[in-house]
Amino acid sequence: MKILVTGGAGYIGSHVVKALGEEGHELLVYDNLSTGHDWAILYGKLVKGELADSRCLDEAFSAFKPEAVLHFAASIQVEESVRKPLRYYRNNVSNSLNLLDAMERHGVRNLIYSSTAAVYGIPDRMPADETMPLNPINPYGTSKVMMETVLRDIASAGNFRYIALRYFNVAGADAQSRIGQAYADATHLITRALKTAHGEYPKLSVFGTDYPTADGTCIRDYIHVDDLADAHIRALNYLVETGRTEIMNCGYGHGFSVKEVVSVAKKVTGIDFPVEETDRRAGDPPELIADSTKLRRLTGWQPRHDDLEFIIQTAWDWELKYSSRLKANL
Ligand SMILES: NC(=O)c1ccc[n+]([C@@H]2O[C@H](COP(=O)([O-])OP(=O)(O)OC[C@H]3O[C@@H](n4cnc5c(N)ncnc54)[C@H](O)[C@@H]3O)[C@@H](O)[C@H]2O)c1
Ligand SMILES: O=c1ccn([C@@H]2O[C@H](COP(=O)(O)OP(=O)(O)O[C@H]3O[C@H](CO)[C@@H](O)[C@H](O)[C@H]3O)[C@@H](O)[C@H]2O)c(=O)[nH]1
Repeated sequence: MKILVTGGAGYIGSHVVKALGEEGHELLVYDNLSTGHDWAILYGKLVKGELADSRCLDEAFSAFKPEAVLHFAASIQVEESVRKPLRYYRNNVSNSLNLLDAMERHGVRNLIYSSTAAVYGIPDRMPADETMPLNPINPYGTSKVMMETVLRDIASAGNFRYIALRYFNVAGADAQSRIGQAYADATHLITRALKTAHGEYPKLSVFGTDYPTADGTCIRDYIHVDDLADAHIRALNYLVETGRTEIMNCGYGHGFSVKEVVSVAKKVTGIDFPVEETDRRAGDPPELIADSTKLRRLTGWQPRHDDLEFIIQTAWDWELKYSSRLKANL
């Protein structure tokens, strides 16, 4: 298929581009490189473009004529969204509407949308399944609920179908260390812990030790980015074969606390890096664990890397390779 991938130069998008490329699809990445990198695109071509720029979108759609769109481009940090909500509504809602307008103008009716566990807020039951109420507790999660609502309504109006994948916490890197998380300032727990082990930060903060969990720290369901990429391939096949709109959780169904992640990171790296316990970070729910029965049942998805040590090992291998590459370029 000819597939346009917004945000394909970013962390998750680049791993999905890798998986789609390996399957032989023809790819066009549309990315403004605000947090992504051109070197991360292992297959297909890049248009360096901004979602807010309808003319640039039109040119890309006219020239490439995609049959489907995978939409990763967004602003993604929970805590930043609490401080800068407008930025999140602008990029995740307004700019996504621009993309949907372009899809409509060019008659493209298949979409895979990157949603998130943050739509659930603080679920009253765990693991969370797709039928649970959406009560986001931060603007990032709200922006994704808003887009899910828009998608529901345009699919109901006809001639458009989509699959919204609600990712839980995505982690790890390409097994060959060609791509991985590469931000100027890391905020995700695993990357931040590994960069601390590597000496890039003096210590790792554990945000909150008074949550209602066994050790008082937040619990998340960490899914390896290549398992998530496989979920996209399967979801796209499902969408094209059945034409059915669906929403599916992506996670393993069990979680680890911040303290557990820190301890595995110390084991994998062999470095006893400094850790300090601090106040809670704004916008964090205590626990998020996926019920991904639906994804497994409808698409046949089976995780291959459900092992926190393996996830952190691939992230560590990537971290070492990426930082030495950065040093070599200096
Ligand atoms: N990382 C996670 O744990 C996680 C969890 C749940 C959902 N998600 C969702 O997955 C998607 C991808 O996240 P990621 O972790 O790969 O983030 P990322 O920042 O690495 O990737 C986002 C990409 O989109 C591009 N981009 C951003 N705004 C753009 C714009 N206006 N125009 C063009 N390009 C733009 C960036 O340059 C980047 O390449 C996002 O929609 C995010 O909300 C991520
Ligand atoms: O230096 C740090 C960084 C994080 N944490 C904690 O670790 C947990 C995980 O945080 P992080 O890795 O930043 O991920 P989340 O805030 O859970 O958000 C991620 O996972 C969500 C889905 O659950 C996605 O929607 C978001 O885009 C993605 O950033 C949270 O309890 C944080 O408070 C720390 O204690 N110290």
